[in-house]
Amino acid sequence: MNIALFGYGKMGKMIEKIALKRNHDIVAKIDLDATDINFSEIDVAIDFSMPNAAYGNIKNCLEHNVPIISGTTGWLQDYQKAVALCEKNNGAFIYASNFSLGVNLFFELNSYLAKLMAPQDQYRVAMEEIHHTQKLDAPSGTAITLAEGVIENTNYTKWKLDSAGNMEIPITAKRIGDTPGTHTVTYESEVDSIEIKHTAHNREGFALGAVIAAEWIVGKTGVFTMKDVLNLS
Ligand SMILES: NC(=O)C1=CN([C@@H]2O[C@H](COP(=O)(O)OP(=O)(O)OC[C@H]3O[C@@H](n4cnc5c(N)ncnc54)[C@H](OP(=O)(O)O)[C@@H]3O)[C@@H](O)[C@H]2O)C=CC1
Ligand SMILES: O=C(O)C1=N[C@H](C(=O)O)C[C@H](O)C1
Repeated sequence: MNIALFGYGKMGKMIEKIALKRNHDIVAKIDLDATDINFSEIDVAIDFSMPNAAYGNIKNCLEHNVPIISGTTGWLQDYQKAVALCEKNNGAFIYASNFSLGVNLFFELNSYLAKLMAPQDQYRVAMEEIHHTQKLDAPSGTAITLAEGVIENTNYTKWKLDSAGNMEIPITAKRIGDTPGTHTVTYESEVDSIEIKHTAHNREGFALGAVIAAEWIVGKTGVFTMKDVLNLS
């Protein structure tokens, strides 16, 4: 498969390594607003760029009929526009806040736990995410997806960074060293705590998931999620 990488930073480089091992070719590495991209040679594009660049990259690919996988976080105010554009162009598009198998299993566990906790109003939920100091957005996309999983299954209504009001989920974002990504969901009562935690040891899981999603989407049309790719529930 001929893959184009939009964003050739920490993730772009890790994806290149894994894609080459899986016998794919990297035909473009795009780090800025490039104008001379040869879309006709690209089978699928993978975007791990920056919050202010992701939507433009996705739009460019969809308008050139190139399937696009995006893992960039912090651009979700434009997500519905990307969905509409994909449908209009009969294209193919996946966004995931986290492409690792482990975190996608963790999302399922989080939803299941939220369902169990919904009637237990002696517990209050809180979330913490820890990432490296170069991360631009907070809270992480993964923490937002976890909060959405709780909101869908309980009476919580929204999430907030740091402090939160009644029926709001507080998310604490910490930036420490080179941390690849650690997410904790805690339910706390007067007498005990219940905690679930996912710790990424490196970026390989994110990158492998993105390449698997790219392999999966070629030949399909529509807007998909990692649940579709991994065949989860
Ligand atoms: N969904 C997931 O599983 C994961 C998501 N992420 C997300 O992926 C994104 C990238 O992460 P990471 O690789 O660590 O970040 P980096 O900062 O290491 O890399 C981002 C790259 O994007 C480049 N860039 C800037 N503008 C554009 C543009 N217009 N088009 C294409 N590329 C551009 C930057 O180039 P330059 O340096 O020259 O500005 C840089 O090389 C972040 O949003 C992060 O949150 C990260 C890990 C997993
Ligand atoms: O910026 C990162 O590094 C990561 N970003 C994603 C997020 O915002 O959730 C996924 C992962 O945690 C690493």
